[in-house]
Amino acid sequence: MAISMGKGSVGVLTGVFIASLAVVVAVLLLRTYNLPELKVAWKGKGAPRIELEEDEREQLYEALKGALRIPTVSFSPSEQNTTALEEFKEYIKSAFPRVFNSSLVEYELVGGYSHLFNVQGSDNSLLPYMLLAHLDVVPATPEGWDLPPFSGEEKDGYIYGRGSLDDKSRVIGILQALEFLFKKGYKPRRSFYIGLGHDEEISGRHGAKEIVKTLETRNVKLEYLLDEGFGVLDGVIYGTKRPIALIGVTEKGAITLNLTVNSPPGHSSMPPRESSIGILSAALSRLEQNRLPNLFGTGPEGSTFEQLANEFYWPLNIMMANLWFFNPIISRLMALTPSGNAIVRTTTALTIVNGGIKANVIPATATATVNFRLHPAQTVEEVLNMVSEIIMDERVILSAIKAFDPLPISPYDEENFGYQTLKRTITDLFSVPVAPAVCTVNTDSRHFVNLTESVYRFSPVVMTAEDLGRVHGLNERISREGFETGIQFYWQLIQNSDSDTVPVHRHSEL
Ligand SMILES: CCCCCCCCCCCCCCCCCC(=O)N[C@@H](Cc1ccccc1)C(=O)O
Ligand SMILES: [Zn+2]
Ligand SMILES: [Zn+2]
Repeated sequence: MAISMGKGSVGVLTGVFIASLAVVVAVLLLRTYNLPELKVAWKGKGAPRIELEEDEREQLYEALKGALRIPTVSFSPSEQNTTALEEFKEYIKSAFPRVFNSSLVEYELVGGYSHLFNVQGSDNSLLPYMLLAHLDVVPATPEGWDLPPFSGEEKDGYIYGRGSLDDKSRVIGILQALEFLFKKGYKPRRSFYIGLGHDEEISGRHGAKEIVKTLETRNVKLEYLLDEGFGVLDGVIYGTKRPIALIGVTEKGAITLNLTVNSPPGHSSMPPRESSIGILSAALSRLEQNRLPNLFGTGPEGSTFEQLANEFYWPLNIMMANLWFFNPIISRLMALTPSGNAIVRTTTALTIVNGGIKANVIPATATATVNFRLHPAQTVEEVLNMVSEIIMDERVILSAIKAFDPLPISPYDEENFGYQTLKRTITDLFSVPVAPAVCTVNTDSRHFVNLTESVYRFSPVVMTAEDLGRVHGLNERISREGFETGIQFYWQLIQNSDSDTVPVHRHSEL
Protein backbone atom coordinates (compact mmCIF):
# COMPACT_ATOMS: atom_id res chain seq x y z
CA MET A 1 0.00 0.00 0.00
CA ALA A 2 1.39 3.39 -1.03
CA ILE A 3 1.28 6.16 1.50
CA SER A 4 0.44 9.52 0.00
CA MET A 5 0.65 12.75 1.91
CA GLY A 6 -0.98 16.05 0.98
CA LYS A 7 0.53 19.50 1.68
CA GLY A 8 -1.57 19.83 4.84
CA SER A 9 -0.29 16.63 6.45
CA VAL A 10 3.32 17.60 5.65
CA GLY A 11 2.73 20.88 7.48
CA VAL A 12 1.27 19.07 10.51
CA LEU A 13 4.17 16.60 10.60
CA THR A 14 6.72 19.43 10.34
CA GLY A 15 4.98 21.20 13.19
CA VAL A 16 5.03 18.05 15.35
CA PHE A 17 8.71 17.49 14.52
CA ILE A 18 9.68 21.09 15.45
CA ALA A 19 7.64 20.90 18.65
CA SER A 20 9.32 17.59 19.65
CA LEU A 21 12.74 19.04 18.90
CA ALA A 22 11.90 22.06 21.04
CA VAL A 23 10.87 19.79 23.92
CA VAL A 24 14.12 17.78 23.67
CA VAL A 25 16.21 20.99 23.54
CA ALA A 26 14.28 22.44 26.49
CA VAL A 27 14.84 19.28 28.54
CA LEU A 28 18.53 19.30 27.67
CA LEU A 29 18.89 22.97 28.59
CA LEU A 30 17.05 22.43 31.82
CA ARG A 31 19.29 19.50 32.74
CA THR A 32 22.35 21.51 31.83
CA TYR A 33 21.22 24.36 34.00
CA ASN A 34 20.61 21.94 36.85
CA LEU A 35 23.80 19.93 36.38
CA PRO A 36 24.31 18.06 39.61
CA GLU A 37 26.64 20.23 41.60
CA LEU A 38 29.76 18.39 42.61
CA LYS A 39 29.64 17.80 46.30
CA VAL A 40 32.96 18.44 47.91
CA ALA A 41 34.20 18.17 51.45
CA TRP A 42 35.95 20.82 53.46
CA LYS A 43 38.13 23.04 51.39
CA GLY A 44 41.63 22.58 52.73
CA LYS A 45 40.46 22.26 56.31
CA GLY A 46 41.37 18.71 57.21
CA ALA A 47 43.73 17.51 59.85
CA PRO A 48 46.71 19.85 60.13
CA ARG A 49 49.54 19.28 57.70
CA ILE A 50 52.77 17.84 58.97
CA GLU A 51 55.29 20.52 59.57
CA LEU A 52 58.60 19.01 58.61
CA GLU A 53 62.04 20.11 59.67
CA GLU A 54 64.61 20.18 56.88
CA ASP A 55 66.34 17.04 58.22
CA GLU A 56 63.01 15.19 58.36
CA ARG A 57 62.34 16.15 54.76
CA GLU A 58 65.73 14.77 53.69
CA GLN A 59 65.05 11.66 55.74
CA LEU A 60 61.89 10.88 53.81
CA TYR A 61 63.55 11.24 50.43
CA GLU A 62 66.44 9.06 51.59
CA ALA A 63 63.96 6.44 52.84
CA LEU A 64 62.46 6.19 49.36
CA LYS A 65 65.81 6.16 47.58
CA GLY A 66 67.07 3.36 49.82
CA ALA A 67 63.97 1.29 49.02
CA LEU A 68 64.41 1.84 45.28
CA ARG A 69 67.98 0.51 45.48
CA ILE A 70 66.75 -2.92 46.58
CA PRO A 71 65.74 -4.81 43.41
CA THR A 72 62.65 -6.63 44.69
CA VAL A 73 61.83 -7.85 41.20
CA SER A 74 59.08 -10.34 40.38
CA PHE A 75 60.32 -11.90 37.12
CA SER A 76 57.66 -14.56 36.62
CA PRO A 77 55.14 -16.46 38.77
CA SER A 78 57.95 -18.84 39.75
CA GLU A 79 60.86 -16.41 39.96
CA GLN A 80 61.35 -13.60 42.43
CA ASN A 81 64.49 -11.97 43.78
CA THR A 82 64.20 -13.46 47.27
CA THR A 83 67.57 -12.05 48.36
CA ALA A 84 66.21 -8.56 47.72
CA LEU A 85 62.96 -9.39 49.51
CA GLU A 86 65.03 -10.48 52.57
CA GLU A 87 67.01 -7.26 52.35
CA PHE A 88 63.83 -5.21 52.15
CA LYS A 89 62.67 -6.70 55.49
CA GLU A 90 65.80 -5.49 57.26
CA TYR A 91 65.65 -2.19 55.42
CA ILE A 92 62.20 -1.15 56.61
CA LYS A 93 63.04 -2.24 60.16
CA SER A 94 65.99 0.14 60.24
CA ALA A 95 64.28 3.00 58.34
CA PHE A 96 61.15 3.08 60.54
CA PRO A 97 62.24 2.25 64.10
CA ARG A 98 59.22 3.87 65.78
CA VAL A 99 56.79 1.81 63.71
CA PHE A 100 58.59 -1.44 64.53
CA ASN A 101 59.16 -0.67 68.20
CA SER A 102 55.85 0.96 69.14
CA SER A 103 53.82 -0.83 71.80
CA LEU A 104 50.78 0.04 69.70
CA VAL A 105 51.98 -2.04 66.75
CA GLU A 106 51.76 -5.81 66.34
CA TYR A 107 54.01 -6.79 63.45
CA GLU A 108 54.23 -10.12 61.66
CA LEU A 109 55.77 -11.57 58.55
CA VAL A 110 53.32 -13.35 56.25
CA GLY A 111 54.08 -15.72 53.37
CA GLY A 112 57.83 -15.37 53.97
CA TYR A 113 58.27 -11.81 52.72
CA SER A 114 55.00 -9.89 53.11
CA HIS A 115 54.43 -7.62 56.09
CA LEU A 116 51.36 -7.15 58.26
CA PHE A 117 51.09 -4.41 60.88
CA ASN A 118 48.17 -4.09 63.26
CA VAL A 119 48.11 -0.61 64.79
CA GLN A 120 46.01 -0.67 67.95
CA GLY A 121 43.43 2.08 68.40
CA SER A 122 41.91 3.13 71.70
CA ASP A 123 38.28 2.56 70.68
CA ASN A 124 37.46 -1.08 70.03
CA SER A 125 33.91 -0.25 69.01
CA LEU A 126 35.20 1.11 65.68
CA LEU A 127 35.91 -1.35 62.85
CA PRO A 128 39.53 -1.22 61.69
CA TYR A 129 40.51 -0.15 58.19
CA MET A 130 43.46 -1.24 56.08
CA LEU A 131 46.10 0.41 53.91
CA LEU A 132 47.53 -1.96 51.32
CA ALA A 133 50.61 -1.63 49.10
CA HIS A 134 53.15 -3.93 47.47
CA LEU A 135 56.91 -4.00 47.58
CA ASP A 136 57.69 -6.08 44.51
CA VAL A 137 58.33 -4.43 41.15
CA VAL A 138 58.39 -5.46 37.50
CA PRO A 139 61.82 -5.99 35.89
CA ALA A 140 63.82 -3.10 34.40
CA THR A 141 67.13 -2.94 32.55
CA PRO A 142 69.12 0.31 32.33
CA GLU A 143 68.70 0.70 28.54
CA GLY A 144 66.51 3.69 27.75
CA TRP A 145 66.59 5.08 31.30
CA ASP A 146 68.13 8.52 32.02
CA LEU A 147 69.29 7.15 35.39
CA PRO A 148 69.74 3.47 36.28
CA PRO A 149 66.44 1.92 37.48
CA PHE A 150 67.83 0.57 40.77
CA SER A 151 70.12 3.47 41.67
CA GLY A 152 67.63 5.67 43.54
CA GLU A 153 69.27 8.68 41.93
CA GLU A 154 67.72 12.10 41.56
CA LYS A 155 67.61 14.60 38.68
CA ASP A 156 65.82 17.96 38.39
CA GLY A 157 63.71 17.35 41.49
CA TYR A 158 62.62 13.83 40.44
CA ILE A 159 63.59 10.59 42.16
CA TYR A 160 64.04 7.89 39.52
CA GLY A 161 63.67 4.17 39.93
CA ARG A 162 61.57 1.10 39.25
CA GLY A 163 58.87 1.27 41.92
CA SER A 164 59.03 5.04 42.40
CA LEU A 165 55.37 5.11 41.26
CA ASP A 166 54.39 1.45 41.41
CA ASP A 167 54.42 0.90 44.36
CA LYS A 168 57.38 1.58 46.65
CA SER A 169 56.50 5.26 47.08
CA ARG A 170 53.25 4.14 48.70
CA VAL A 171 54.98 1.47 50.80
CA ILE A 172 57.47 4.03 52.10
CA GLY A 173 54.87 6.84 52.17
CA ILE A 174 52.52 4.90 54.45
CA LEU A 175 55.30 3.79 56.84
CA GLN A 176 56.87 7.27 56.84
CA ALA A 177 53.54 8.94 57.66
CA LEU A 178 53.08 6.55 60.61
CA GLU A 179 56.68 7.08 61.73
CA PHE A 180 56.10 10.85 61.81
CA LEU A 181 52.75 10.44 63.57
CA PHE A 182 54.35 8.34 66.31
CA LYS A 183 57.15 10.88 66.59
CA LYS A 184 54.53 13.57 67.28
CA GLY A 185 52.99 11.35 69.97
CA TYR A 186 49.97 10.23 67.96
CA LYS A 187 47.75 7.48 69.36
CA PRO A 188 45.07 6.26 66.99
CA ARG A 189 41.47 5.97 68.08
CA ARG A 190 40.50 3.56 65.29
CA SER A 191 42.69 0.49 64.82
CA PHE A 192 44.12 -0.12 61.39
CA TYR A 193 46.19 -2.59 59.44
CA ILE A 194 49.00 -1.99 57.01
CA GLY A 195 49.56 -4.82 54.54
CA LEU A 196 52.61 -4.89 52.28
CA GLY A 197 52.44 -7.70 49.74
CA HIS A 198 55.54 -9.13 48.08
CA ASP A 199 54.11 -10.64 44.88
CA GLU A 200 51.40 -8.33 43.50
CA GLU A 201 53.11 -8.19 40.13
CA ILE A 202 52.64 -11.94 39.77
CA SER A 203 49.09 -12.10 41.17
CA GLY A 204 49.45 -11.88 44.97
CA ARG A 205 49.11 -15.62 45.65
CA HIS A 206 51.69 -15.86 48.43
CA GLY A 207 51.46 -12.28 49.71
CA ALA A 208 48.05 -10.58 49.71
CA LYS A 209 46.17 -13.87 49.67
CA GLU A 210 48.09 -15.14 52.72
CA ILE A 211 47.42 -11.84 54.51
CA VAL A 212 43.70 -12.37 53.81
CA LYS A 213 43.88 -15.92 55.19
CA THR A 214 45.63 -14.68 58.32
CA LEU A 215 42.95 -12.03 58.91
CA GLU A 216 40.12 -14.43 58.14
CA THR A 217 41.29 -16.92 60.76
CA ARG A 218 41.00 -14.04 63.25
CA ASN A 219 37.51 -13.10 62.00
CA VAL A 220 38.69 -9.62 61.11
CA LYS A 221 36.22 -7.37 59.28
CA LEU A 222 37.30 -4.04 57.86
CA GLU A 223 35.51 -0.69 57.66
CA TYR A 224 37.30 -0.03 54.38
CA LEU A 225 40.46 -0.91 52.48
CA LEU A 226 42.63 1.35 50.32
CA ASP A 227 45.06 0.07 47.69
CA GLU A 228 46.90 1.51 44.66
CA GLY A 229 44.92 3.16 41.86
CA PHE A 230 45.06 5.84 39.21
CA GLY A 231 45.20 8.92 41.45
CA VAL A 232 44.67 12.53 40.41
CA LEU A 233 44.62 12.57 36.62
CA ASP A 234 45.87 15.74 34.96
CA GLY A 235 44.99 16.12 31.27
CA VAL A 236 44.33 12.40 30.99
CA ILE A 237 40.55 12.47 30.53
CA TYR A 238 39.85 14.16 27.21
CA GLY A 239 37.93 17.43 27.41
CA THR A 240 38.28 18.08 31.14
CA LYS A 241 39.11 21.55 32.47
CA ARG A 242 41.35 20.56 35.40
CA PRO A 243 42.85 17.56 37.21
CA ILE A 244 40.37 15.01 38.53
CA ALA A 245 40.75 12.42 41.27
CA LEU A 246 39.33 9.00 40.50
CA ILE A 247 38.65 6.51 43.26
CA GLY A 248 38.46 2.98 41.88
CA VAL A 249 35.25 1.44 43.24
CA THR A 250 35.58 -1.76 41.24
CA GLU A 251 38.10 -3.57 39.04
CA LYS A 252 37.58 -5.21 35.71
CA GLY A 253 37.54 -9.01 35.71
CA ALA A 254 40.11 -10.98 33.72
CA ILE A 255 40.47 -14.14 31.66
CA THR A 256 43.74 -15.57 30.45
CA LEU A 257 42.78 -17.95 27.67
CA ASN A 258 45.07 -20.45 25.98
CA LEU A 259 44.30 -21.44 22.39
CA THR A 260 45.81 -24.65 21.00
CA VAL A 261 45.62 -26.12 17.51
CA ASN A 262 47.02 -29.57 16.77
CA SER A 263 47.58 -30.84 13.23
CA PRO A 264 49.72 -33.59 11.64
CA PRO A 265 53.40 -32.56 11.46
CA GLY A 266 55.41 -33.08 8.28
CA HIS A 267 57.86 -31.82 5.65
CA SER A 268 57.42 -28.19 4.61
CA SER A 269 57.85 -29.18 0.97
CA MET A 270 54.37 -30.77 1.04
CA PRO A 271 52.32 -28.51 3.29
CA PRO A 272 48.69 -29.30 4.13
CA ARG A 273 46.00 -26.94 2.87
CA GLU A 274 45.64 -25.58 6.45
CA SER A 275 48.36 -25.78 9.09
CA SER A 276 48.06 -25.48 12.87
CA ILE A 277 49.65 -22.03 12.59
CA GLY A 278 47.20 -20.95 9.87
CA ILE A 279 44.14 -22.16 11.79
CA LEU A 280 45.34 -20.47 14.96
CA SER A 281 46.18 -17.21 13.15
CA ALA A 282 42.71 -17.07 11.59
CA ALA A 283 41.12 -17.56 15.02
CA LEU A 284 43.29 -14.83 16.54
CA SER A 285 42.49 -12.46 13.71
CA ARG A 286 38.74 -13.05 14.16
CA LEU A 287 39.11 -12.24 17.86
CA GLU A 288 40.96 -9.01 17.16
CA GLN A 289 38.61 -7.90 14.40
CA ASN A 290 35.40 -8.69 16.30
CA ARG A 291 35.59 -6.64 19.44
CA LEU A 292 33.26 -7.55 22.29
CA PRO A 293 30.24 -5.23 22.67
CA ASN A 294 30.47 -1.61 23.74
CA LEU A 295 28.72 -1.54 27.15
CA PHE A 296 29.31 2.08 28.10
CA GLY A 297 26.83 3.21 30.72
CA THR A 298 25.85 -0.24 31.98
CA GLY A 299 28.47 -0.19 34.76
CA PRO A 300 29.70 2.48 37.21
CA GLU A 301 31.58 4.28 34.42
CA GLY A 302 28.29 6.10 33.68
CA SER A 303 28.40 7.60 37.22
CA THR A 304 31.99 8.76 36.68
CA PHE A 305 31.03 10.91 33.73
CA GLU A 306 27.69 12.09 35.11
CA GLN A 307 29.30 13.19 38.38
CA LEU A 308 32.05 14.99 36.47
CA ALA A 309 29.77 16.57 33.84
CA ASN A 310 30.53 20.12 35.00
CA GLU A 311 34.24 19.48 34.64
CA PHE A 312 34.06 19.06 30.85
CA TYR A 313 34.23 21.85 28.32
CA TRP A 314 31.17 22.64 26.22
CA PRO A 315 29.54 20.74 24.53
CA LEU A 316 30.88 17.65 26.34
CA ASN A 317 29.48 18.99 29.62
CA ILE A 318 25.95 18.89 28.20
CA MET A 319 26.49 15.49 26.69
CA MET A 320 27.91 13.98 29.90
CA ALA A 321 25.03 15.38 31.95
CA ASN A 322 22.58 13.78 29.56
CA LEU A 323 24.02 10.36 28.89
CA TRP A 324 20.46 9.01 28.61
CA PHE A 325 20.35 10.87 25.29
CA PHE A 326 23.98 11.11 24.17
CA ASN A 327 25.16 7.64 25.21
CA PRO A 328 25.37 6.37 21.60
CA ILE A 329 27.71 9.22 20.59
CA ILE A 330 29.85 9.26 23.75
CA SER A 331 30.28 5.48 23.75
CA ARG A 332 31.54 5.55 20.15
CA LEU A 333 33.86 8.49 20.82
CA MET A 334 35.33 6.77 23.86
CA ALA A 335 36.06 3.61 21.92
CA LEU A 336 38.43 5.55 19.64
CA THR A 337 41.36 5.55 22.10
CA PRO A 338 42.90 2.52 23.86
CA SER A 339 42.28 4.02 27.31
CA GLY A 340 38.67 4.98 26.49
CA ASN A 341 38.08 1.63 24.84
CA ALA A 342 39.25 -0.10 28.04
CA ILE A 343 36.44 1.65 29.88
CA VAL A 344 33.58 0.86 27.49
CA ARG A 345 34.04 -2.85 26.84
CA THR A 346 35.69 -6.15 27.67
CA THR A 347 39.04 -5.83 25.91
CA THR A 348 40.81 -8.53 23.92
CA ALA A 349 44.63 -8.53 23.90
CA LEU A 350 46.68 -11.10 21.99
CA THR A 351 49.74 -11.44 24.21
CA ILE A 352 51.65 -14.66 23.46
CA VAL A 353 51.96 -16.79 20.34
CA ASN A 354 54.09 -19.91 19.78
CA GLY A 355 54.43 -22.43 17.00
CA GLY A 356 57.13 -24.06 14.94
CA ILE A 357 60.71 -25.07 15.65
CA LYS A 358 62.41 -25.17 12.24
CA ALA A 359 61.95 -23.53 8.85
CA ASN A 360 61.29 -26.78 6.99
CA VAL A 361 59.08 -28.54 9.56
CA ILE A 362 55.29 -28.20 9.71
CA PRO A 363 54.67 -27.99 13.48
CA ALA A 364 52.29 -30.34 15.21
CA THR A 365 51.04 -27.64 17.55
CA ALA A 366 50.52 -23.90 17.62
CA THR A 367 49.49 -22.09 20.79
CA ALA A 368 48.53 -18.57 21.78
CA THR A 369 47.46 -16.70 24.87
CA VAL A 370 44.77 -14.04 24.86
CA ASN A 371 44.16 -11.74 27.81
CA PHE A 372 40.63 -10.35 28.30
CA ARG A 373 39.72 -7.62 30.78
CA LEU A 374 36.05 -7.82 31.65
CA HIS A 375 33.69 -4.87 31.70
CA PRO A 376 31.80 -4.72 35.06
CA ALA A 377 28.55 -5.71 33.34
CA GLN A 378 29.89 -9.05 32.03
CA THR A 379 30.82 -12.38 33.57
CA VAL A 380 33.51 -14.91 32.71
CA GLU A 381 30.86 -17.33 31.46
CA GLU A 382 29.29 -14.77 29.10
CA VAL A 383 32.63 -13.74 27.68
CA LEU A 384 33.79 -17.32 27.11
CA ASN A 385 30.53 -18.06 25.25
CA MET A 386 30.99 -14.99 23.05
CA VAL A 387 34.61 -15.91 22.36
CA SER A 388 33.65 -19.44 21.24
CA GLU A 389 31.04 -17.96 18.91
CA ILE A 390 33.57 -15.56 17.39
CA ILE A 391 36.21 -18.28 16.85
CA MET A 392 33.59 -20.76 15.60
CA ASP A 393 36.19 -23.45 14.91
CA GLU A 394 36.25 -26.67 16.90
CA ARG A 395 39.83 -27.34 15.92
CA VAL A 396 40.85 -24.49 18.23
CA ILE A 397 40.98 -25.88 21.78
CA LEU A 398 40.22 -23.26 24.41
CA SER A 399 41.38 -23.47 28.00
CA ALA A 400 41.02 -20.67 30.54
CA ILE A 401 44.11 -20.78 32.75
CA LYS A 402 42.99 -17.88 34.94
CA ALA A 403 39.58 -16.28 35.15
CA PHE A 404 37.70 -14.09 37.57
CA ASP A 405 34.59 -11.96 37.32
CA PRO A 406 34.68 -8.17 37.69
CA LEU A 407 35.00 -7.19 41.34
CA PRO A 408 31.92 -6.12 43.33
CA ILE A 409 31.09 -2.41 43.16
CA SER A 410 32.04 -0.80 46.45
CA PRO A 411 29.58 1.73 47.88
CA TYR A 412 30.18 5.39 47.03
CA ASP A 413 27.07 6.97 48.50
CA GLU A 414 26.93 9.90 50.93
CA GLU A 415 26.67 7.55 53.91
CA ASN A 416 29.73 5.43 53.24
CA PHE A 417 32.46 6.12 55.76
CA GLY A 418 35.42 4.85 53.76
CA TYR A 419 34.53 6.50 50.45
CA GLN A 420 33.61 9.83 52.03
CA THR A 421 36.67 9.90 54.29
CA LEU A 422 38.88 9.28 51.29
CA LYS A 423 37.03 11.90 49.28
CA ARG A 424 37.39 14.45 52.03
CA THR A 425 41.09 13.77 52.45
CA ILE A 426 41.65 14.06 48.70
CA THR A 427 39.80 17.37 48.40
CA ASP A 428 41.62 18.69 51.47
CA LEU A 429 44.96 18.04 49.91
CA PHE A 430 44.55 18.30 46.17
CA SER A 431 41.54 20.68 45.85
CA VAL A 432 40.18 18.73 42.90
CA PRO A 433 36.85 17.09 42.08
CA VAL A 434 36.58 13.43 43.06
CA ALA A 435 34.54 10.74 41.30
CA PRO A 436 34.08 6.96 41.51
CA ALA A 437 35.60 4.99 38.64
CA VAL A 438 36.28 1.53 37.26
CA CYS A 439 39.89 0.44 37.71
CA THR A 440 40.92 -1.12 34.39
CA VAL A 441 43.86 -3.01 35.91
CA ASN A 442 43.93 -5.47 38.81
CA THR A 443 45.41 -4.91 42.23
CA ASP A 444 46.03 -6.97 45.38
CA SER A 445 42.84 -5.45 46.79
CA ARG A 446 40.75 -7.94 44.83
CA HIS A 447 41.67 -10.65 47.33
CA PHE A 448 40.06 -8.75 50.22
CA VAL A 449 36.41 -8.69 49.17
CA ASN A 450 35.33 -11.07 51.96
CA LEU A 451 36.71 -8.73 54.61
CA THR A 452 34.82 -5.61 53.53
CA GLU A 453 32.44 -4.37 50.86
CA SER A 454 34.30 -1.03 50.84
CA VAL A 455 37.40 -1.64 48.72
CA TYR A 456 38.94 1.46 47.10
CA ARG A 457 41.87 2.07 44.80
CA PHE A 458 43.58 5.46 44.80
CA SER A 459 47.21 6.62 44.73
CA PRO A 460 47.77 10.10 46.20
CA VAL A 461 49.72 11.68 43.40
CA VAL A 462 49.01 13.86 40.36
CA MET A 463 49.59 11.83 37.19
CA THR A 464 49.77 13.10 33.61
CA ALA A 465 49.39 10.80 30.60
CA GLU A 466 53.18 10.82 30.31
CA ASP A 467 53.55 9.74 33.95
CA LEU A 468 51.10 6.89 33.40
CA GLY A 469 53.34 5.68 30.55
CA ARG A 470 56.25 5.44 33.01
CA VAL A 471 54.40 2.88 35.18
CA HIS A 472 56.00 -0.48 34.18
CA GLY A 473 57.83 1.62 31.53
CA LEU A 474 61.03 3.64 31.14
CA ASN A 475 62.17 6.41 33.48
CA GLU A 476 59.63 5.72 36.21
CA ARG A 477 60.02 8.63 38.61
CA ILE A 478 58.27 10.71 41.27
CA SER A 479 58.84 14.37 42.06
CA ARG A 480 60.09 15.30 45.50
CA GLU A 481 57.00 17.45 45.95
CA GLY A 482 54.67 14.68 44.76
CA PHE A 483 56.16 12.21 47.21
CA GLU A 484 55.90 14.64 50.11
CA THR A 485 52.27 15.41 49.25
CA GLY A 486 51.58 11.66 49.20
CA ILE A 487 52.95 11.38 52.74
CA GLN A 488 50.76 14.32 53.80
CA PHE A 489 47.82 12.39 52.36
CA TYR A 490 48.44 9.30 54.52
CA TRP A 491 49.18 11.51 57.53
CA GLN A 492 45.75 13.13 57.11
CA LEU A 493 43.87 9.99 56.10
CA ILE A 494 45.03 8.10 59.20
CA GLN A 495 43.83 10.94 61.43
CA ASN A 496 40.58 11.48 59.50
CA SER A 497 39.80 7.78 59.85
CA ASP A 498 39.74 8.15 63.64
CA SER A 499 36.34 9.77 63.31
CA ASP A 500 33.23 7.71 64.04
CA THR A 501 31.01 9.72 61.72
CA VAL A 502 30.90 10.14 57.96
CA PRO A 503 32.43 13.52 57.02
CA VAL A 504 29.85 16.27 56.63
CA HIS A 505 29.72 17.70 53.15
CA ARG A 506 28.56 21.00 51.85
CA HIS A 507 27.79 22.01 48.29
CA SER A 508 30.60 24.16 47.07
CA GLU A 509 32.60 25.10 44.06
CA LEU A 510 36.24 24.23 44.50
C1 LIG B 1 53.43 8.66 49.29
C2 LIG B 1 53.50 8.84 47.84
C3 LIG B 1 52.45 8.16 47.08
C4 LIG B 1 52.64 8.33 45.63
C5 LIG B 1 52.01 7.22 44.92
C6 LIG B 1 52.31 7.22 43.47
C7 LIG B 1 51.66 6.10 42.80
C8 LIG B 1 51.28 6.34 41.39
C9 LIG B 1 50.70 5.11 40.90
C10 LIG B 1 50.03 5.13 39.63
C11 LIG B 1 49.96 3.74 39.27
C12 LIG B 1 48.68 3.32 38.73
C13 LIG B 1 48.31 1.96 39.26
C14 LIG B 1 48.93 0.89 38.46
C15 LIG B 1 48.45 -0.39 38.92
C16 LIG B 1 48.94 -1.46 38.01
C17 LIG B 1 48.42 -2.76 38.46
C18 LIG B 1 48.77 -3.89 37.54
O1 LIG B 1 49.50 -3.79 36.60
N1 LIG B 1 48.24 -5.04 37.86
C19 LIG B 1 48.44 -6.27 37.15
C20 LIG B 1 48.11 -7.32 38.16
C21 LIG B 1 48.38 -8.69 37.69
C22 LIG B 1 47.33 -9.44 37.33
C23 LIG B 1 47.56 -10.73 36.94
C24 LIG B 1 48.83 -11.24 36.93
C25 LIG B 1 49.87 -10.44 37.32
C26 LIG B 1 49.65 -9.17 37.71
C27 LIG B 1 47.48 -6.35 35.97
O2 LIG B 1 47.89 -6.97 34.98
O3 LIG B 1 46.36 -5.85 36.02
ZN1 LIG C 1 51.28 -1.88 41.58
ZN1 LIG D 1 52.69 -2.91 38.70
